[in-house]
Parts: sequence; C-alpha cells; structure tokens
Amino acid sequence: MASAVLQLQNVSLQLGQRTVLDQISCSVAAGRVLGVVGPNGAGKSSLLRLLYGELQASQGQVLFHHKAISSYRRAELARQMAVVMQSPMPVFSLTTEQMVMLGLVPHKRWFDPTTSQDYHQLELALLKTGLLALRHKKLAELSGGELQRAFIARALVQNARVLLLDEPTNHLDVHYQHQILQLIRQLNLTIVCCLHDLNLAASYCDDILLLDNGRLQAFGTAQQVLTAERLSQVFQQPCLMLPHAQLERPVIHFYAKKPGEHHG
Ligand SMILES: Nc1ncnc2c1ncn2[C@@H]1O[C@H](COP(=O)(O)OP(=O)(O)OP(=O)(O)O)[C@@H](O)[C@H]1O
Repeated sequence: MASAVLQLQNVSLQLGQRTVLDQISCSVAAGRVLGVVGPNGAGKSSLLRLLYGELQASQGQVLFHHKAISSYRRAELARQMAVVMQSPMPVFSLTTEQMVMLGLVPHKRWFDPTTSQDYHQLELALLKTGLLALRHKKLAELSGGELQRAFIARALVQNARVLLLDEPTNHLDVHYQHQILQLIRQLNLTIVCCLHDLNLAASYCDDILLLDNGRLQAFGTAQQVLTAERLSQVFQQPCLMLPHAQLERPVIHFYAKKPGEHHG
C-alpha cells in the first residue's frame, strides 16, 4: 500500500513461553484511525509496543514509512510518534503544565530556550483537553481522568504525525470519552488506538483490528469487523446489534447469558 505509514507483515511475538501475537498482518494508511479491540490479554498493548519499537517481533517485520522500525533511532521515532500508554507512572512533583511541556523534549536540544510558539502550543493543548484551570496543579492532586487528559495534552504538544494510544478513554467520564476521541479524530494524524468500548471504536475509528488470544480475527471497516456473530464468539458473551434512530450504525449490545447458556 503506497500511503501505508505503519505495517505489520506476518508478525509474531513470543514473550517467555507465550506466543502473544501470532502472524499478524495489517497496515495503517496516512491520516486513518485504526482501533485495536479484543478481550483482555488478546495482545492489544503488545501490538502497540511493537509499533513504536519497544518490543521486537520474533518473526515478520514491523515497518514505519516502509522501513524496519528497528532501523530508526529512538530520538527520531520520538519526533515522529507520540505514545500514550495505559497508566504511565507520572512524576507527581511536576505540575500539569510542566508535564505537558515535556512533549517538546524530542524537538529540542537541552540548551534551546522555550519560545512563544512553544507556549502557544502548550496553551492550545491545555485548552483542547480542558486543563487550562488545572495547569498549575501538581500531578499528585489530579484525578485519574485529569491525569489521563494531561498525558494526551503532552502527546499533542509533541506534535508528531503518528499517535499511538492505549485505552485513552480509561478513567474518563462519558463526556470526556467522546471529547477526547473527537479531538484526536480531528487532528488529521495517523492513529492507532486500543479501545475496550466497541461502540466508541465503531464511532471514531476508520478501521478495526480485532484480536483474540494473539490471533487476528478480522481487519477492515467497523461494519465489516464488528458483527454480532463474531463478537459473541470472541467475547464469549451474547451480542445484539440494535438499530438506532439517530445513528447511521447499530449499537452493539452485550447481554447476560441465561443460566447454562454457552457461546463460542
Ligand atoms: N513480559 C511478558 N512475558 C510473558 N507474557 C506476557 C508479557 N507481557 C504480556 N504478556 C502476556 O501477553 C498477553 C497479551 O498482553 P497484552 O497486555 O498485550 O494484552 P491486552 O490485549 O492489551 O490486554 P488488556 O485488555 O487486559 O489490557 C497476555 O496474556 C499477557 O499476560
């Protein structure tokens, strides 16, 4: 694919005794949002860690702009990719603003001064993530959702063309779940985003990769991938697609099994 920014070519990942990912192939074209979904332990975070070069494939190739990810220097990758992983450990003595400013680090040498353009970027990121009023608060004093938004603000300041997000809606209330996903959608970046909420994935992602136990179950548009039959099987939970009067797509609804009922 000519415009592919990220590609996995027949990638397997072995960690200890476990085959965490088994012969996965997919690609993300420039400007598209790929949602990675699947049950706990399916390999979603591991796939993200392969994409930014933290883990190395045991087999197959991970390509970034058609070159092996391992051939990039870390500093170069940091300029091109912003990463927000699940529950990263913050330095709690920093203020929100100081932490968000760390997004500038890949673009600067240590003696470079902070410019008015840098401050402009900071203001914009704080505004977009609803953190202006909290900019001088210590990270230790933020709620889980506010902290999550601060990490996303740092990724915005980093100004990379590729954004990798592991459960960015973790800890966020319904309003901010939609706000943050709307925001990242509008950025016109190439995005890979692990999500547990399948309705959010269907609403905000162009393409969906469904993993189960390290295997690729389906890759395509939300409509192609997220079918009731497939989801019931993968999540071992009965599933219905409910038509919705205001939405163009059905709502995915999982419901309780009756006693003795089995799925998959
Ligand atoms: N260092 C490791 N050594 C061995 N197995 C590991 C290691 N790291 C992760 N795993 C296993 O790999 C599998 C995939 O983990 P991963 O975190 O990628 O799943 P996930 O889909 O992101 O899960 P969740 O939805 O729970 O966040 C899990 O079974 C996990 O236990």
